[in-house]
Amino acid sequence: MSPDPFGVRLRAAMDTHGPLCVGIDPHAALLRAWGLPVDLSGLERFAMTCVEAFAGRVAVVKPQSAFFEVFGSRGVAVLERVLGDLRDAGTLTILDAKRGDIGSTMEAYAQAFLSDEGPGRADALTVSPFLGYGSLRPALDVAAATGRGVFVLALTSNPEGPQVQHAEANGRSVAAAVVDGAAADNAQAAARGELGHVGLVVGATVGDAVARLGLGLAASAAPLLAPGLGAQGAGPGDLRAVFGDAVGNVLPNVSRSVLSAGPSVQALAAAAARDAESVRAAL
Ligand SMILES: O=c1ccn([C@@H]2O[C@H](COP(=O)(O)O)[C@@H](O)[C@H]2O)c(=O)[nH]1
Repeated sequence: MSPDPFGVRLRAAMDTHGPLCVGIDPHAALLRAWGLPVDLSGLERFAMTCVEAFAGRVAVVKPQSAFFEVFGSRGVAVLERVLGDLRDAGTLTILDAKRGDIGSTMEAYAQAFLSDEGPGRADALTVSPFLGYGSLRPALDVAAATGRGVFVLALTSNPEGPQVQHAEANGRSVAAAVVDGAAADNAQAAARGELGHVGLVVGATVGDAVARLGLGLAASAAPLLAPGLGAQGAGPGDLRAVFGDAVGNVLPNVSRSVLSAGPSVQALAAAAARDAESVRAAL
């Protein structure tokens, strides 16, 4: 039996747990703050504590690949265990690895992270469109076929993003062209009134850029992963102004601000529950 499409599974998880994605970002500073060594054993303890705290309690968990890769192949093995344990618990995952390459190489990334056999498979993968939206086609197609999703960088939360993402070609900003691509791929889901399998990353820190660039976020039916809350300065109160009529499709992400509540499992779970409630109230 084929799985429900990613957008349907994501909407159900957001309705059940509140629209919040919690990151697993094992920064060296957080390992130290938790009293853990900055080595493979510390990484493993940190990551498994997060799994215990968040599995079954939040809509989505987003491991940040970089903090596992920094420990080499054994760090990547910990990441694969995190993804497997969350999958077994029925908690959706977004692997934040921001892959992007020419189409023939993208095919291998799609098999690694979005196929049913992929060792690093997650429910969704972050991807970079700056080799051209069309270069992502293998990932978009494998995701659609396996009931998984992708989140394409559109307006990132960092201050350097506008230099590239606001730039115009043929009277359209780069970000608007990315949104147009997602809207075309999500057209069938949009017609059914569902979220599509092609999400977008739009930072909660981008101010009035969504309105100023005329991005048709609501019409794109794209789930909108919104990093930038907490450590990067945005708050739940910013979401309505940033996202306007697309606010119902927003999945805010918090990483450091929740993780700093550790190492107690109960304190981590309580911090995530508090943030889920604040964003639910704000949206
Ligand atoms: O535009 C983007 C895209 C991705 N991220 C990632 O989200 C988290 C944010 O962590 P905080 O600790 O809540 O700041 C992190 O993994 C980033 O790599 C982003 O911040 N902005």
